[in-house]
Amino acid sequence: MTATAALTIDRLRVVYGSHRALDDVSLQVEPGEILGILGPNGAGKSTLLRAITGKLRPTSGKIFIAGKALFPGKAYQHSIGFTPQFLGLYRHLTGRENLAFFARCTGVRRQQICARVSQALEEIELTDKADVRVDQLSGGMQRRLHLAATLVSQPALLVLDEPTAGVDLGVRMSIHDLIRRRAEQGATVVVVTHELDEAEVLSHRVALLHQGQLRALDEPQALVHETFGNRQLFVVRTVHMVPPALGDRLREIGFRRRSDDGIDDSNDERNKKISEWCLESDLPLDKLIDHLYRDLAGARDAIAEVSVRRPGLKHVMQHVTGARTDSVVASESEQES
Ligand SMILES: Nc1ncnc2c1ncn2[C@@H]1O[C@H](COP(=O)(O)OP(=O)(O)OP(=O)(O)O)[C@@H](O)[C@H]1O
Repeated sequence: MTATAALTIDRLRVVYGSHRALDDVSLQVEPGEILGILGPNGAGKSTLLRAITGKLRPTSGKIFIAGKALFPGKAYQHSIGFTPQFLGLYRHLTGRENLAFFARCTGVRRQQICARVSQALEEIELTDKADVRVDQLSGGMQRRLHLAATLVSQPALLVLDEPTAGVDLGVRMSIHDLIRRRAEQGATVVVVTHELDEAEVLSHRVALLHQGQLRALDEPQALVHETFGNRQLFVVRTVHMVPPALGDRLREIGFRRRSDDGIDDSNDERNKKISEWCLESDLPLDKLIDHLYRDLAGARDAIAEVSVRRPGLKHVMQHVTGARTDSVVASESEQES
């Protein structure tokens, strides 16, 4: 345990009935750090956030905020800002009125409220819409305002539950900028997200939860490297009726087949079915292509596409949760095709 940690979670356990929602979770977050919390549904993410924000009494274990023990139920609104997943704004009030209300609730001094609200509106670039009722703002504007309701009290610890749920790329980027700026100013951010690409670009470190346990904790690129080393993910798409010589060659290299009813642009009915073959390997691409195509003669025409991609957090997550990487890679190419 470092004395300087903004947040320390020490052997936290939460049991609901006979179910362990969190099982001996320990981690620390430093001031100015953005920690992404990842995990499949039911992994224990919301339970962890509820414990950190003092809304839930853990079965055992302790939480320290800036070195001080957290007592569940005590009001921490000055030091902990929580943005829940679902919008909690008063729709019949304006953005300015909403922020002033949340500033008052979180203990901002009366004479500071006006300046804090203006500053928060400026930060989320909604100054020109400050006096528009919330129900007349777009979804993206409401999402930014929802986050500003937490930022207005300038808490040292920001706890965010899916802050970009349902927004377009532009709003997502501006919310990321907002979070990064607060972290650069010294705030500590704990953010739950289901978007693994988002976690990869936004978080300094990520914590992967699975079945209530902390399965991995590190910088995103370090986790990818620890899991995959120099291995990359190769996908070969072939016609469904794959010639035996090609099938043998793919298996010999180590590819696993995953069939589906993909569509290609050929008019030949027999070719309308596509098969996908996936491989995790540290072979360089040119070597793999050379090996794949060598002496294949006519069978090489059955190869529709060869692609390679770097593994990312989503592939690490699949390793951690026990799913096979090749099925993830294949389902990604389905989405792209
Ligand atoms: N109040 C409760 N009583 C009983 N069981 C609960 C309660 N809250 C959560 N659980 C269970 O604890 C486990 C963890 O739930 P939690 O909501 O923390 O997961 P999560 O990772 O946030 O999931 P999601 O991504 O679906 O929001 C789940 O199995 C859930 O059913």
